[in-house]
Amino acid sequence: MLEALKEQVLKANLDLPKHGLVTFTWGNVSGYDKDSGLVVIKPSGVPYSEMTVDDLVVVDLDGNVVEGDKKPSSDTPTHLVLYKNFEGIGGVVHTHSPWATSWAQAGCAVPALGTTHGDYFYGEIPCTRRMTEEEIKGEYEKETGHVIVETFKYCDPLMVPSVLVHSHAPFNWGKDPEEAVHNAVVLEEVAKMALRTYQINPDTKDMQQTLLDKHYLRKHGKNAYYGQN
Ligand SMILES: O=C(CO)[C@@H](O)[C@H](O)COP(=O)(O)O
Repeated sequence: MLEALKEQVLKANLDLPKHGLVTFTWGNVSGYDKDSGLVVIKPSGVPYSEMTVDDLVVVDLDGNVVEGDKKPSSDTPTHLVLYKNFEGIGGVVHTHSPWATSWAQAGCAVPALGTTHGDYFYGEIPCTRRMTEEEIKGEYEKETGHVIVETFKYCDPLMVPSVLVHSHAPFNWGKDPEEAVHNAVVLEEVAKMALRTYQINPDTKDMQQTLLDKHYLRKHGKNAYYGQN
């Protein structure tokens, strides 16, 4: 089942080490099929170099395994919370990319300092609050999803398709697995640039709102004109 989505999810997972976003078996990518309400996700703990389409696991939005011989990613509950709460997303990716993870461990949002950021994210990339002892000791991965959703209470997740989970690492999303991974690559780049910018000038101010509007809307607005389409 869902053969086309499985191929997309496999390629997206294999792109994680290719882009330097993960080491060993860290991270995971999933894809959502709205018609069936099913999710295809990476198997837990399987090296990317050995991963095949037959290793992928199909689950429903309650986390029940519908197809697959392997256990789904340990982060599956987090992915499912995002699919249930962020209308319109079709792919979720979690990485431990070093620069974004450093901001997550520091508990700091990545500010919008320049147009590279503004082309993809309409404002700062937020960091969640710390999780409570109860959340950590409870259904940790599900609660991770809940604190992400809480962080976007006043922000459109389609306009800032990334988040830093405090003391953990980033999650990103998009209309499909490929776009989710693309956003994860850009997050890692802007996280690196932001830190280096502050090393050059600790008093760097956020980019002007008019410049952010221009760059974000020329790619994502209703009158978008960037590119060939
Ligand atoms: O966040 C973590 C570990 O901190 C996970 O991303 C693992 O790094 C990958 O888990 P699986 O997807 O292989 O279960």
